[in-house]
Amino acid sequence: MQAHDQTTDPLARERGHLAASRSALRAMRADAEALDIRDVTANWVNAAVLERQIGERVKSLADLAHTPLFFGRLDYLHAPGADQAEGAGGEQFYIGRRHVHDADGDPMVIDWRAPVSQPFYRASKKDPMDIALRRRFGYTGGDLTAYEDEHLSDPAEDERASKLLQREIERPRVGPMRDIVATIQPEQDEIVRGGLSGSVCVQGGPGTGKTAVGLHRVAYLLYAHRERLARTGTLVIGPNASFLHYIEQVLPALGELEVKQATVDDLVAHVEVRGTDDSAAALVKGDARMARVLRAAVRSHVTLPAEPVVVVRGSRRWRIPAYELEEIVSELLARDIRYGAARDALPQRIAHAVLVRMEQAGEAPDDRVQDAVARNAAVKAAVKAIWPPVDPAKLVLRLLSDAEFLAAHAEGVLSEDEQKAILWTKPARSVKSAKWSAADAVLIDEATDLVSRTHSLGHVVLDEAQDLSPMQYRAVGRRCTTGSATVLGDLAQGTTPWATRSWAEALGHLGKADAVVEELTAGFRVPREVIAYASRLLPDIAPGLTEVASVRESPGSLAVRRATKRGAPAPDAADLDAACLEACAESLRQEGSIGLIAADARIPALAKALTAAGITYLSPGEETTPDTRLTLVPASLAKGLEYDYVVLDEPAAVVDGEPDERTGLRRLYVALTRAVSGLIVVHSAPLPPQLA
Ligand SMILES: Nc1ncnc2c1ncn2[C@@H]1O[C@H](COP(=O)(O)OP(=O)(O)OP(=O)(O)O)[C@@H](O)[C@H]1O
Repeated sequence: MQAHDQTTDPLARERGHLAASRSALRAMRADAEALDIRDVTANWVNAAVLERQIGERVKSLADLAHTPLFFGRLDYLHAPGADQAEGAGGEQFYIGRRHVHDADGDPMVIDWRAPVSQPFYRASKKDPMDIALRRRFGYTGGDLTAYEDEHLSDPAEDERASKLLQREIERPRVGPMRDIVATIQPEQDEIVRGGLSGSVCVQGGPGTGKTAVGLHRVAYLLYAHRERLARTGTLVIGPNASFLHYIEQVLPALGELEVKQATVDDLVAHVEVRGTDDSAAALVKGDARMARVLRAAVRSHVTLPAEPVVVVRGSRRWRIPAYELEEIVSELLARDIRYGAARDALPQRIAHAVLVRMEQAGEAPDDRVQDAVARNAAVKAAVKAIWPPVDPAKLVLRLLSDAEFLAAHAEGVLSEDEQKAILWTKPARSVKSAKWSAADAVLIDEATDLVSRTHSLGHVVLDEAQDLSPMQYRAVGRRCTTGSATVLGDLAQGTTPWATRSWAEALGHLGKADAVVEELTAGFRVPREVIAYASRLLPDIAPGLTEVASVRESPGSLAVRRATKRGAPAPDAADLDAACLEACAESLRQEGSIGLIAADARIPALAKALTAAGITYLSPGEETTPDTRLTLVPASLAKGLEYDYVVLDEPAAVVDGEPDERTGLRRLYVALTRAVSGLIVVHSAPLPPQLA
């Protein structure tokens, strides 16, 4: 390798800074590892907590060989104010994934989330934000090999597209999703750095970076509000386990190890789900009106008292007449607190009424007497009769099994047909033996919350939100009542019968009607030709939505092939399989991951064909390796995922796999928009007219 002169060659100087930063990071790690906690901790609990914290700090200080320590540099015209710099004096800053300082505590790398880093993402020629120079670094493997400068405050320099940015976007995808911290775009950054107090909803077409933005937003919020969120917690919600697996590396790569991830089904797993609903039943069960039915059913357990309560203490009897008990109960009902909280409050209310009588009789009872009265057997018995405990699962079981009970609470809320649709044909005998569906579990969750308040987190990110039912939105909403939410979705990709029609409505169900709706329209995944082809479906699946403007040219990225033997009038199934295999083999000659996407019903046949041809393949969520780069993807699991090359099998079958045409076309739209570099569509049946 040619020796670089550290003083005159800028690249050599930057490499010098990289080497120095790395050794500073090593020193920080060594310091953390060497911390002796024996003297500072008073007991073993403190020691265990501290040890865990130190362990995490050591982990977060790991120098990952393939993630560059810094990716940018900002030279300010003037030293930024103290509020901006957060202790980082000076005018030149290296921007990276984490903060690194030298032995004197002077910063060598600034965290990308610090205020002083913000111009790296937002500054432009139009608004240079006091930046003289923005430098982006290019890496090959772990080596710093290139840089690119923008003199933002120099009027003579033209604005031009960044080649490094282009290169980053076009890098082949292998393995799980990675962070985009070096190339967050200004409109994305505005969402990432939005305040913690407000909720935001992002509508964006395929590949506009919604998932990436949501994950970086969590990382940002954890940085800016570390203490508060450490206490209250953060959660990322995704559509299924394979999707969560695909995104699970991003936050750890950004140094955030504590964020929980779950599907909506995980959140409401009060019972074992073993059953399914037909779509008529699922539609009603997911409708927000079910919340009213459940509320009425829960509250119906309260019986207004007909008998007085008589408390005997020593030689005296204290009598609270029925009408006074009724006043107490009515007041509790009107206060609209949780059923369980009111039940807990009732004994004290009755005891209070007894105490008032004692005082009127000249006694001077204190709090202990009130507590004792509240625990008195007569009071307990009255509470049990008036306000009995409610088991949420048993309540839902009864609603779905007992037509009369359902009718009593759904009267005027659900039509007779709707009630019939959700009643079980074979009533279940117990919570354990019932064949609960996913929608039932959500109902139980709603009932659980009516009985006692659900714990609220500090921030929730909800991805692929467009597929949630109103009742599911409510379930997510009660997990952030005192926190905020980031809702990500695309109305055109909604494939459930209850898919979101408008964000305003969905945000209402979530309890975040005041959330700001933002739109992302620049596409970072799908090449221009491919997105244009897929967008032909938009007028039918989501009229009025803006077509994604791809930043990726990739000419020749789309091929549409009819599977047919030369000379044969019409192709058969074997031809289709053969054409798919050929397209897969062709894609495998390229670098990167390959997804063979097909209607769910076609998966077994294709699996067999792949095996017969000796091509190994993975299921969604399994990590690609250099040896096995092909994933066989059922269309129903394709959402949110991406592959460098996609082979799409028989579009007509994808459409036919859904109960109605619009949902079918939406499923097809999802499948058509998974490719980063190339898409080959293979068909034997005629294509949907929009694509023909
Ligand atoms: N600013 C960026 N710089 C580099 N890559 C980006 C940027 N924004 C997004 N990407 C990349 O584009 C791809 C698509 O991003 P992402 O999956 O977040 O999109 P999405 O809007 O959630 O898509 P979908 O609607 O299909 O789920 C990912 O590979 C992501 O890393």
